Amino acid sequence: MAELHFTKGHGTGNDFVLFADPDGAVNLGPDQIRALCDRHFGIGADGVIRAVRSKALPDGAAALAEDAAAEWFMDYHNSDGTVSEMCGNGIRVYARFLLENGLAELESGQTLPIGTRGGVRDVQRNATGYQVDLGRWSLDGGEPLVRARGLKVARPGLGINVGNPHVVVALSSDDELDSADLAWIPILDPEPEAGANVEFVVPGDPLVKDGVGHIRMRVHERGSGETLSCGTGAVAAALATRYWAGEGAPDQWRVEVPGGVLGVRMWAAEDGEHVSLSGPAEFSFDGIVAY
Ligand SMILES: N[C@@H](CCC[C@H](N)C(=O)O)C(=O)O
Repeated sequence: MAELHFTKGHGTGNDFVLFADPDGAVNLGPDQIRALCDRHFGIGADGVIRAVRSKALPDGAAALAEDAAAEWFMDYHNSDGTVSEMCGNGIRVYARFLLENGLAELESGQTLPIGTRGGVRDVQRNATGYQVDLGRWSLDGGEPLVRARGLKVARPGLGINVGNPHVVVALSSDDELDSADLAWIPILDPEPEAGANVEFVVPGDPLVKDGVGHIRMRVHERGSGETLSCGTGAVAAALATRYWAGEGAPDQWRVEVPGGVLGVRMWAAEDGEHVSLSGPAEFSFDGIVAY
């Protein structure tokens, strides 16, 4: 058995096992990922992030073609062993991991480009911790009907892609949000081929305060189940709520999740509207585990 030196980190309670494998020598299979993420028999996490050089893996070639400065690739795995294109909390924690391990540098005001399966994403430091530009987004995935255990009626969702797929569902009250049992996979009709992360959202009262939109959100993540937070989910929830609110809705949002608060901002870039996510990136402990 070999040893894996890891760091346990989280962004608003969305937790990850991170390890450095610069040359792509440690290829963990789904069973090993599940074992690391197991909260009873393993370290326990919502996902595993391998820090690997883009040039060391096939998926990294597209990242380097997009931006030659994307030296590092975020090889993200959900706790069930599947891979995802993107992780909004994960990439912020990953950036800090690279910086604090001396694998990358980030001067104040500069950006760190990171390769992902969803494209290259730029990370910056800001007042709340780390911010990532998730690039362009799209209304993608239609409006499937969503049923969740604990909710009396099925509701229409809104499909949004922010690098990975989401379906956002509006609920009417905090009580309704709290009564949803998200340990069970919500049923989508029709079911998206690649699955989806499903966010349930309640508007703040008032929805907009001092020009900032306020929402509360819970999530069932594809491949990880209910988590305390999902960064791309918070972004999708803010985008969906702005879409539903119509003209005049703000471009800045505060998203309250069970594990804390995330910030979302939409802004006009040369190639279309971009959306960014900001919030804390924390480390809990380091360790060594056999695999
Ligand atoms: N927690 C993440 C999203 C992780 C991937 C997701 N479960 C998927 O399969 O797309 C986030 O913070 O965005």
